[in-house]
Amino acid sequence: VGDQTREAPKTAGFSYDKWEINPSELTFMKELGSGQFGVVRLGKWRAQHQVASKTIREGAMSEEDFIEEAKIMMNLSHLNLVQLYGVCTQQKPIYLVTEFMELGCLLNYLRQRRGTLGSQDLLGICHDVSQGMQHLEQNGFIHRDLAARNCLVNSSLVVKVSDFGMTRYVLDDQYWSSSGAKFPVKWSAPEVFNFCKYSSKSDVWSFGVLMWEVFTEGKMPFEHNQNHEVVMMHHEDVLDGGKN
Ligand SMILES: CN(C)c1ccc2c(c1)CCN(c1cccc(-c3cc(Nc4ccc(C(=O)N5CCOCC5)cn4)c(=O)n(C)c3)c1CO)C2=O
Repeated sequence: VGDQTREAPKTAGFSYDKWEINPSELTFMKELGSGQFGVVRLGKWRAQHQVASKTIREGAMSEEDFIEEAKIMMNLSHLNLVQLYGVCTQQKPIYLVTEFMELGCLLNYLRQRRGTLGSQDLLGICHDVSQGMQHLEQNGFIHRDLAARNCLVNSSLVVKVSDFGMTRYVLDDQYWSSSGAKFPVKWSAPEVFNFCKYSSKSDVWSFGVLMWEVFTEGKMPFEHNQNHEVVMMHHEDVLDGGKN
């Protein structure tokens, strides 16, 4: 089992209200980057456990809805899911505290190591993601934005699925409306970009695109096409019943 002093405890015993973390027990260190909700930092909980802390920028997230969901997300525990340890909601901005993944996002990992990964390594990456996604499906949980950019890699080279279900709390409509510039059309099943019909089946479509990203070691899918052209291509496939 991992070195106990470094492995933060799962969620039990992490805080008073089981999903609330006492911010005075957190210290922040280097910035890891920023995403849809704001800055993410490496942190320490009770001075020894490495964690990642995601600060939620004012107006970026529907916070009440998320806090309700956090209680459910904390119970999703699997080797291939980035663990949500808890939230700090007693002050503004609120922040989320999760497991820390030393090597960052899978997309950059693939690009940084292009040419050094064998097909067994690439298959192992896809297997890790499939195990995490199977756990989500078994718990009736839909990711809604599975892609290599939304998976993370730790120092043991284990790949974990991250930010599952978080699209539901994004307030930036460029991100979630299917005509929005940030909508992940190239990873979306036709029923998603046509009717926003999300399901574990649409997550399977995204997993297929993620496998393509892995085996091309981080290329952009449909790299010479814009989003609206990809929509038309899939539309043509549907019209001619996928014959060619
Ligand atoms: C709505 N959806 C789908 C969302 C919402 C928010 C986010 C995302 C999707 C995904 C992106 N994202 C985000 C943004 C910023 C950080 C993290 C992010 C980055 C981590 N780790 C690292 C580690 C190292 C490095 C690094 O600097 N390097 C450079 C040298 O070579 C090694 C790697 C970067 N990140 C990490 O552990 N977590 C939990 C989150 C994350 C992941 O969380 C978000 O915050």
